[in-house]
Amino acid sequence: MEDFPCQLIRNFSIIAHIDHGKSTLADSASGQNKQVLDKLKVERERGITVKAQTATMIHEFYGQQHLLNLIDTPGHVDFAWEVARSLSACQGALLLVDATQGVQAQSISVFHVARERNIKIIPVLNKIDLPQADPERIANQMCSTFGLELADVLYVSAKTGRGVDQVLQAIADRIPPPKGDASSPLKALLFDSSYDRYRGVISLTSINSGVLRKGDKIASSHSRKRYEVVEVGIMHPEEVSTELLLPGQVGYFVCNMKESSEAHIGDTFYRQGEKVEPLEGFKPTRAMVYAGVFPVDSNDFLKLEESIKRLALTDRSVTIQRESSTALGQGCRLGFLGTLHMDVFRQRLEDEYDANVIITSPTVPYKIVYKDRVITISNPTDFPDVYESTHNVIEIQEPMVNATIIVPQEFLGEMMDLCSSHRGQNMDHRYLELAGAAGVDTAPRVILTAKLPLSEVVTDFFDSLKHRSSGYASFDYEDAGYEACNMKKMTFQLNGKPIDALAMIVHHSAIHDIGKLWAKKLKDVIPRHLFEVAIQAVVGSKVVARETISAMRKDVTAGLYGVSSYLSDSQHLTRQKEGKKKMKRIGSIELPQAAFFDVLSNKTK
Ligand SMILES: Nc1nc2c(ncn2[C@@H]2O[C@H](COP(=O)(O)OP(=O)(O)OP(=O)(O)O)[C@@H](O)[C@H]2O)c(=O)[nH]1
Repeated sequence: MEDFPCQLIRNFSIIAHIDHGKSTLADSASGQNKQVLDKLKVERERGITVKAQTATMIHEFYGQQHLLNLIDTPGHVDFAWEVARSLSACQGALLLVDATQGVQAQSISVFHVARERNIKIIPVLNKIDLPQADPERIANQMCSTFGLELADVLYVSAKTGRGVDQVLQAIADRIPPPKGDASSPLKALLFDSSYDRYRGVISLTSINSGVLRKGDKIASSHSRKRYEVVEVGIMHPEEVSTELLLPGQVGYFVCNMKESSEAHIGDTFYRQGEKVEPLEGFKPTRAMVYAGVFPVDSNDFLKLEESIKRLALTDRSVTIQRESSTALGQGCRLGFLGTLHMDVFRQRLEDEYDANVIITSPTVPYKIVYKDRVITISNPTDFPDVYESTHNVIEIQEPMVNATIIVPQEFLGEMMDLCSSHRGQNMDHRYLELAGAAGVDTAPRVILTAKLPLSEVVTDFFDSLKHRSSGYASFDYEDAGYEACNMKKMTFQLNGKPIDALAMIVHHSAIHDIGKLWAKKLKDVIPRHLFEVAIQAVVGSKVVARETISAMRKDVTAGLYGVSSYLSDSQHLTRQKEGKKKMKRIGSIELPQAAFFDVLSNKTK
């Protein structure tokens, strides 16, 4: 590593809209032909990158070996925080745009994240091998959207490798080397971490100044805890240990850190006895979507909790709290960055930990403004039942987002309609390119902006957006603070007994529709009993929807119970026990746990 002083190092990221080819370009630049950078199974299956991965490559320019550190970034809106975090270790970024699709909603949002960090941006057009690619037009579009120079645009096919050498050359020529002084005290920024069963926490670091060596005694600025470095190295792209890491270099270190919580993202490590001014850290992640996660079989709670904790070690943006529900037993309340993040986490739990889970409907955090205080709640159970005139509640506020939708002109009406039906405000639109510039065959595209309640975005918004634009719309959003709202808590009762796990917060205009929909869903999954079962959707003290399951006739059960006489006593007992484990009792009504799974995973639609 001593052969690579700062001026021979380039730290860069690739930023792009989802599917524009980041991982493919990363693989082809690092000389790999399979997707090594996308390591998680769910990422391979869904073709998305969830967790930023780091890889170091060695390339020769001007007769000298250079160290290129690529920090891969995820492309989805939910993971904007990961993008910002990855960029903090970079001096430049390749802004990749698909030459068949053009600038999309996330191209714009990731561009802004990079601009804010003031790093060098290299515009790259990808997929020029495809017959439908229109590089010239898209290059113009990119330059006018981002205020870049046409002469700076590079044209590549990450798939065939065409143009990739020019990209590497541009990285060497245009991105400034990191600054850093080897003789100054050590400042190592921790920007990511992972967990290894045998070695404990593995910290990804970028060395700001000083030298990090194996055997060094270091300390955390955040916790003041002391550690000894047992291993340092680079990601090549798997871990390769080295003797040391120099300023500007990006790599990993292992110290005697046992708990992942000790690896505080954004922390600065220094040499013991050489305390330094810590580097600017990161804004902590804010969970925006919460849901309860319960085991399908309530006996599996401890195992589930353990799996969730382990998984959260590789995904630090998830928040975890224990939660218990009379209907679903023990579980955890998890906070996610968005709904895709939630789905990915759930799928990883199932794939990697073989967990069978029930996830409650997602809730956004609401602010309850009392006369003398404001509290934020993330569980519908904590939402006041009635708040007008009681409880001293002044108002309820909900999180808002500024949404950007890019869509061919012909779908503009559909998209405006979609936004209005999701309580959109301040709608505005403009054309992405000048009239005529798009050519005869290509419909001009429009950028539609609107302010939407986050709670509307976390439900079926994205699916409807794709559906109603025949898949052409791209969508992104950013935080837009809180606004007063008229939300109500809706609960569902079976013969008067509430099912806590199904409580939800609903906009007053949607109360009847949602009440009806869910009462119907419940009717479909609740087995008949010997007595009538009333399903009621309740808001405050008002029943807003009702379904009834009529009683089962006595003689129908006679045959059923008759079966038991063929079983031995012990067989009978085990069967009963097995059955009981999976049943939940709401008052005198027995409900299979699986019914919750069906209702909450929309299996009943
Ligand atoms: N024809 C062609 N296909 C490409 C090229 N680059 C990428 N692709 C394909 O485009 C799809 C998306 O590429 P990825 O590299 O997975 O995209 P990504 O940007 O990493 O996606 P996320 O990480 O999920 O945001 C894959 O099917 C690639 O094979 C290219 O230059 N030409």
